[in-house]
Amino acid sequence: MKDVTLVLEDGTQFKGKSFGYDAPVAGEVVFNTAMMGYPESLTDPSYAGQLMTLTYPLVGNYGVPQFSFEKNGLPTFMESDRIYASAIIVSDYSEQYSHWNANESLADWLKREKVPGITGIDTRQLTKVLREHGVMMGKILMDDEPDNIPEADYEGVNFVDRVSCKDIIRYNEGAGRKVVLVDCGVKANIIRCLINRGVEVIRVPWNYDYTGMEFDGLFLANGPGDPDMCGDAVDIIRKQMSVSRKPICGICMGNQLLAKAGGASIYKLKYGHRSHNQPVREVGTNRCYVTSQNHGYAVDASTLGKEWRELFVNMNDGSNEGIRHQTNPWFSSQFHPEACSGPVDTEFMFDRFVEAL
Ligand SMILES: NC(=O)CC[C@H](N)C(=O)O
Repeated sequence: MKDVTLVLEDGTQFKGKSFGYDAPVAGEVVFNTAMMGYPESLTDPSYAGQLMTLTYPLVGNYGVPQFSFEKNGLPTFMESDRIYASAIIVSDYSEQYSHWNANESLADWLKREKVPGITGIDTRQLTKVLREHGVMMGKILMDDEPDNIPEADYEGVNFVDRVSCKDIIRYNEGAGRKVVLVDCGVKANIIRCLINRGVEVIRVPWNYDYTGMEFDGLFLANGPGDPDMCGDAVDIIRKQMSVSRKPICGICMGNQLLAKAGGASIYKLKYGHRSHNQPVREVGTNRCYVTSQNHGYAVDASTLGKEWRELFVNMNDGSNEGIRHQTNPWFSSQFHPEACSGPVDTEFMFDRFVEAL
């Protein structure tokens, strides 16, 4: 294991060891406080451009499942076709692994996909630094290659364009009601949740103009980076809302794009929400849900258009967790009702959408 140094934008340094692919890398350093789910998180396209820190100390002990694909092209156990996070930062990588579904070690997978992974980092201390300062850019440097300094940007980069599909992909063809799914970097479980409810899914690129297509409902997926980079998608949603009352549902980036189409603005959270236990209350009720989340930006609820209302709020910091239109069946969540990984308490969001079709 080679010696590495993690250097944050403010100069803070952490010494560690490389257990994945041996290469320097730069990106936005974020932290996730979930206790498991590294295969799903690493393959979640919303982590593109980010160095993912896990606060739970023991990582790797249940290995990695097989990277196989279903007949419809969706991965059986992962959330996309490859690792999208730029690196993983852990405290105590476990070389030993054991799980009924394990196929290889996390280290072997990272090496095969050429993704750095570092261990021996006090990830809880690192998280305290990020909570105090806010998320920062950072670099993982190989100590034996002092002149090999990687460069990367995060803000101002259109990551959605990099990860979205380039052509239309259809699932469950002929199933009946048709849902257009705007792929900003969609997690496979969103597609699985729709397919399981018996609808046909037409997955389109993030900037595709679907308004002339024949369909019954619109679904806006999750995706990486700054939603303000996705002006084309917002214009098309606005166009769709001006011609039809068809149901619209969004998740995470989808919540942000729907809010923008409704006139709201977005801001960057100090250190984001990335975990399996974000408490969310449904507005107008005392009902709370435990939710899975992965986002760095949020909707400024005070800027919502007059026809829009908050649907969910975060019980930790009061930030927006979803919106709804007052009269049309248009609603979205900032959290991930498809979970994967995380609690499945809010899967009813898919039921509400499919019932509205
Ligand atoms: N998972 C997502 O869709 C994330 C949305 C957006 N990239 C954010 O960080 O807020």
